[in-house]
Amino acid sequence: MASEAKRPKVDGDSTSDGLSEDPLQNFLRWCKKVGLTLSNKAYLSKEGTVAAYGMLASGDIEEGEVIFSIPRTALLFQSTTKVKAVLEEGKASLESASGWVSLLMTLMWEYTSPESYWGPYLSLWPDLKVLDHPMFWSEEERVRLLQGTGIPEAVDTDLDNIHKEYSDIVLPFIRLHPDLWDPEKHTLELYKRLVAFVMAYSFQEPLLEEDEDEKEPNFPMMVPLADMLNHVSNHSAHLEFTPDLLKMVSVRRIKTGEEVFNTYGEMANWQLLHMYGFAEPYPSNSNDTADIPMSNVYKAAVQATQSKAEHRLLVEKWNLLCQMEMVGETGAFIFGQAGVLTVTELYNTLKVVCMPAEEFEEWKENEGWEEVEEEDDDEEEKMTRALSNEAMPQLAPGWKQLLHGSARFTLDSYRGGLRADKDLLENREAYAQLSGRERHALQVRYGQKVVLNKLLELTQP
Ligand SMILES: C[S@@+](CC[C@H](N)C(=O)[O-])C[C@H]1O[C@@H](n2cnc3c(N)ncnc32)[C@H](O)[C@@H]1O
Repeated sequence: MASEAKRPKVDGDSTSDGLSEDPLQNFLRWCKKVGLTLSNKAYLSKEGTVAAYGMLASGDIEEGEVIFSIPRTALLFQSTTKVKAVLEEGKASLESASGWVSLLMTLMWEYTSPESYWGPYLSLWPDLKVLDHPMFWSEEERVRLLQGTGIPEAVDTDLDNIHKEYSDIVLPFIRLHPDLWDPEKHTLELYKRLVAFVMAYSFQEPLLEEDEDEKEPNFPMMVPLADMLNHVSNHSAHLEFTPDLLKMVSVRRIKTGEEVFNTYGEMANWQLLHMYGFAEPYPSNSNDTADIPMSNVYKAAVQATQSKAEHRLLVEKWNLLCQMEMVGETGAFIFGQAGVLTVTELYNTLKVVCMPAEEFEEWKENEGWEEVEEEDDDEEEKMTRALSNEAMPQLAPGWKQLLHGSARFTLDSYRGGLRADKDLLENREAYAQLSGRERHALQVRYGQKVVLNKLLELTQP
């Protein structure tokens, strides 16, 4: 697993030996000092967990119990670091599309500074060199193992943004402050590693409903202890934010000896692999999805046209859907285990693409896009029901044909590279011979194939 190497070996029990050179004990002492409180029914361990450090229950934990709490003063981000004044002063020049630069400058300084207040916390971090997100795989491996999953494209975008952010924002800022940062030490490579680390270890405070309109940027931050918990979709705890502190609260009963699992969000396996470097083994991820690129729906629609006039009409319809931002060049329709998740987009796309020419003319004249925007809850519910797996076989033949063709195009794009079939997944010997990367890729691809094959079956002409 990504976080295995370089961490010193420690016994499972956090109260075992108390040696001052033991990073876990140092960290736990630091936690006490900064006001972090941990229930005596839970402890950190590397044994009995799914990946490196994790938290285990040493007593039965009831639903709704606070397992630990962290005062806001112990969070690490741009407003709590020693270099906060410099970051505050240069705030405008550190703005970026990702909104992550200030936190990354904070981490570059704290991570390489022997005097960091967060030292005992930082010493528990994994060696950044062993992070194994797909962004560190070779391009050839990404294409061979992950083609069709959406990950290679997401990684290409990340790498472009990281390079640009580093050269346009970070490096000029470093050069302005040679007393704090050094381009020889705070390199692009370190920056990239820290981006991957922030992806996998940071937290973002959920916006309150009343703040949603204010467009206040919502920055990631580092939350000691909370970031030691592993994730599964069937999680047993979650992080709650209050004005003074953050609390890890159990969401169901956790029995003695069980690992306490946090949730990183409702994450499909491809998102887990992209952001965290792992995937849940099939079929345990109830949040798993498969994406059908919108361009594949267009391709399937083109394939179904039977004359030049039909093709021209389709182009006009698609352009209009693009203008309405119902579809986009890089967008995707998302399918979960019970049906489509991007209901409004898919419903309206199928409706418009399959409309006869006269109806389309009328729809345009009635400014169909306004109609779409004004859709009420009832309508939304109707669409959701119409596109659920149960209703799929009853769809109009044109809609079914379009969905069928789109799923087929998507499955075709998976060809080549790693086999993603049940035999490989269930054959212990063959599975054991795969590398960690191949296993993760297999879990992602197989889960997606199941969803797409189901869609093919349900839309069988
Ligand atoms: C927030 S950290 C959790 C602490 C981590 N186990 C450690 O020791 O540093 C997130 C990382 O833990 C690992 N992880 C979390 N949940 C996992 C799971 N269910 N299976 C495998 N690895 C997992 C992944 O490497 C992920 O990037």
